[in-house]
Amino acid sequence: MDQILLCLCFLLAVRAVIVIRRLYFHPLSAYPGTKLGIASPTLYKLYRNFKRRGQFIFEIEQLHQKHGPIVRSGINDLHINDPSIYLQITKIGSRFRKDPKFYDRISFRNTSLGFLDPYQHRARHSILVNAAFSPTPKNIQHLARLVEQKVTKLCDRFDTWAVEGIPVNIHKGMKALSMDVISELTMGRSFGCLDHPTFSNVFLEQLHSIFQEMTWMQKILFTVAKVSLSTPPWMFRFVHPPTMVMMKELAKPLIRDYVDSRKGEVSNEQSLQKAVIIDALTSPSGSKNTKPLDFETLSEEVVTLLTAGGDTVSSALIYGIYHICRNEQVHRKLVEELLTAFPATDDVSYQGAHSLPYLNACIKEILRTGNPLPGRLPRVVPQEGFDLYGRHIPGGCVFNTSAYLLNRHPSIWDRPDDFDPDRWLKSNSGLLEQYMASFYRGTRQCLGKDLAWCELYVMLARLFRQFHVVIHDTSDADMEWIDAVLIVFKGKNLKAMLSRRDT
Ligand code: HEM
Repeated sequence: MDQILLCLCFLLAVRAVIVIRRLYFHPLSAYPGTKLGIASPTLYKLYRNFKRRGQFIFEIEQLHQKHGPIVRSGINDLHINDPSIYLQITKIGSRFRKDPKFYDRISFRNTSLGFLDPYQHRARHSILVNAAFSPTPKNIQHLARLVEQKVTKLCDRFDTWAVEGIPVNIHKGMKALSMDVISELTMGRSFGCLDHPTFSNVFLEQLHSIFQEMTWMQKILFTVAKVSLSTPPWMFRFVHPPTMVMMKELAKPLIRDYVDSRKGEVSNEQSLQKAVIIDALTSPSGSKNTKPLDFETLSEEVVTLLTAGGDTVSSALIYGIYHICRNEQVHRKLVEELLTAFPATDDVSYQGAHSLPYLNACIKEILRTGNPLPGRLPRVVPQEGFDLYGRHIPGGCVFNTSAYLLNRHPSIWDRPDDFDPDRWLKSNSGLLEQYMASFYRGTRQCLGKDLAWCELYVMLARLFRQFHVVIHDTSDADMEWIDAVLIVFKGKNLKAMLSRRDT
């Protein structure tokens, strides 16, 4: 008994020394922060995830309000809320890298999102840009045609409900739209969510449950997921169904079908130009520096693109439609602009929409305040360290920044919490753009930025041109969100009553 007691005392003493060292003798100990988070990150994570799911970002916000721009958010982590430091971390040539502790939990390592190594990342990035995400006018036109076709399909379905006077589930409509766009772009055929009676699809449902559960089970779940990679699909269904791995398994037969259907076709430069993303990733001529992807890695990249491209734009659209409708003046100005630019609904096009100043201002404000990826994106300080306000921070520490905070930083944004598109029509608006953190900046900025803009232009222009839109049975409380890496709205789905405009 005495020996057990002695052992316990010894363990407690060791633990106490570790905690004291972390709190008072660590290179970051000068910074104020979450004491429990630093003393015992595991306990703190459990508390956060069970009791305060998706609320960490708001706790960090409060810490910044109390202590200023730098707070300690973990043993080795600082959270930084200073736009000028954000510009330094993300500048071209920056040696800050993604933090594996975080990215290995939310992505597959050998993908555009998950790569840590800049050379591997550059090689994959250039294949994907050439295949589908290049910002050239020709490629944007190609994306626009796809988006216009899907938006027309969605609005035709909305029209049926408008005529019958039935409320429309805007939330589900937007999720279906972005998923059909990105699935068709990635795999050569869409999931058909827009044709489904309730705009659904097994993929969308999985995605939703993944992000519902992402926070509290994150660590365990991804460990299980990794182990499950070597187990047959039927088995990990029992271990834990809603994982990225599950998504990958769902995507595999579709990818396999597509790859098989292309077998025998000669892959040459010409066919590559027309091909979807899978073709580019499996083509031997995709890049000089890379081999065609094996089937597992291909599936992981496809799932990454489906996830990154499916949920983000739709959340921005849902948030945006709600806020435009809630703000009478904004709503009126936008509709006036659209009615002038497009005398008939069928005139709405990407080409016409992207040059409209007020629509542009609305989209920028949606992206600024709506932040589909609101939370921390951790980067590792390079080996040589970093000079933070005159204090040396050793290499290996982690800097976190969050779009939710940067996009509302009072030194840059006047009345930051207001939804005010007019701020983008003032003479200094060009200056503001560099501080927008919604798509991140630098070499690891969003790959699908132009596609996202395209969907936002065409969907908002078409919806508000074709219909009178009145929010139905949805409140501000429904639109509150939690940070589950992507945002998850807390309440009921956004609904609206739509009625046709006269012309
Ligand atoms: C409004 C819509 C969108 C927003 C706000 C958004 C935001 C972001 C942000 C903040 C990042 C950086 C993430 C990080 O550093 O960990 C990112 C990366 C990425 N996004 Fe988006 N995104 C959007 C739409 C899309 C779309 C439509 C796609 C299409 C496939 C996409 C694909 C990606 C990919 C592949 C990455 C990883 C890029 C890399 O690390 O090089 N995103 N996005």
